[in-house]
Amino acid sequence: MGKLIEGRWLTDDQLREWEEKQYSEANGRFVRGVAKFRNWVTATGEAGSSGEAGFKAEAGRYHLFAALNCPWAHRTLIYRKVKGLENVVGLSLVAPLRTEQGWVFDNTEERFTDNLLGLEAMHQLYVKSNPDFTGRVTVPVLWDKKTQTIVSNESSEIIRMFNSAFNDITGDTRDFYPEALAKEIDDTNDWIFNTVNNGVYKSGFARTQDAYDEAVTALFASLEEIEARLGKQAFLLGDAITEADWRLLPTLVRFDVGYFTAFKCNLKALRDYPNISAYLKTLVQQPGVKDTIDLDVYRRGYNSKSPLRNPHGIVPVAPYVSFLD
Ligand SMILES: N[C@@H](CCC(=O)N[C@@H](CS)C(=O)NCC(=O)O)C(=O)O
Repeated sequence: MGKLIEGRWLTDDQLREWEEKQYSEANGRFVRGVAKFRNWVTATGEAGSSGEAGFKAEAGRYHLFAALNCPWAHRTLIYRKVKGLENVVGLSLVAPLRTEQGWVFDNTEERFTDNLLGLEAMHQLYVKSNPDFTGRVTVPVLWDKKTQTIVSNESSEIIRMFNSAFNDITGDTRDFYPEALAKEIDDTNDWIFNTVNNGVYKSGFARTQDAYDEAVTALFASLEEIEARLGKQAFLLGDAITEADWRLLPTLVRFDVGYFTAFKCNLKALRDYPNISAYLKTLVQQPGVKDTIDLDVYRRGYNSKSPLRNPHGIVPVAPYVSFLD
């Protein structure tokens, strides 16, 4: 994967010692880092709940950098569709496999080219924004063309911006984070993030049996809870789609083709849960959402060659999933 250290790209080999120390300090648990660019685009250009002011919502000013396989980036791709932002916020997609240079535009397909800045790798964008940047080079990134800086590299905040900041421009006032449900959405997001969205990674990246057991047990306990909840109501928080549903979708669509095999999340397949399966189908059928899903990319991506998890790079067959029918 590699990482930027004071603006210089270091490959995995150069980082190995640093990474082993992190794992050993956490007793073999996978610990996710925290995003570093935390500004907010707002309707008026005032500062949001963190970061600097000056990022006013304007058509054509912002550009999203994303990867099709990344579940966090997937949230932002969904919001760009369901909030009618396709003609307002531009998009560049990196190739869906990380290389020694991290995320790159490899031009293997027309869609994996950066037509905005002609970048070869995402780390170039981070250095453009901050020449001394130290940290992980992650997607998604929301880029400001006007100031040539990264507004945010935190998906949970980018989707909140997309939910409301551009409403005057698009005329789309659908609200997936209504004030009255904010607390409930935040609480739901918390346990779903910890045990499901990130739970699959905690299972797949665990380096001790205990760390894996702990993560996989919590993951399936949450899926059972979600299954029961969806037996009583259409969506996680009642009869309308909220942010909590959009945040769960990326993990669900990757489950049977990726996490089940590659991350050993295999107590049950997602298709063994009838309520979750029906719910997923409803979400996927919302206008535009299907276009953000690429099962083949997930299957090849999660099961790609990895010295630790899949040394021979054998990709399992595609299981049948019904939510795209
Ligand atoms: N906090 C970030 C996390 C994003 C993230 O971890 N993205 C992964 C891809 S799924 C990434 O780019 N990883 C690169 C790396 O860790 O070096 C968000 O939710 O936006």
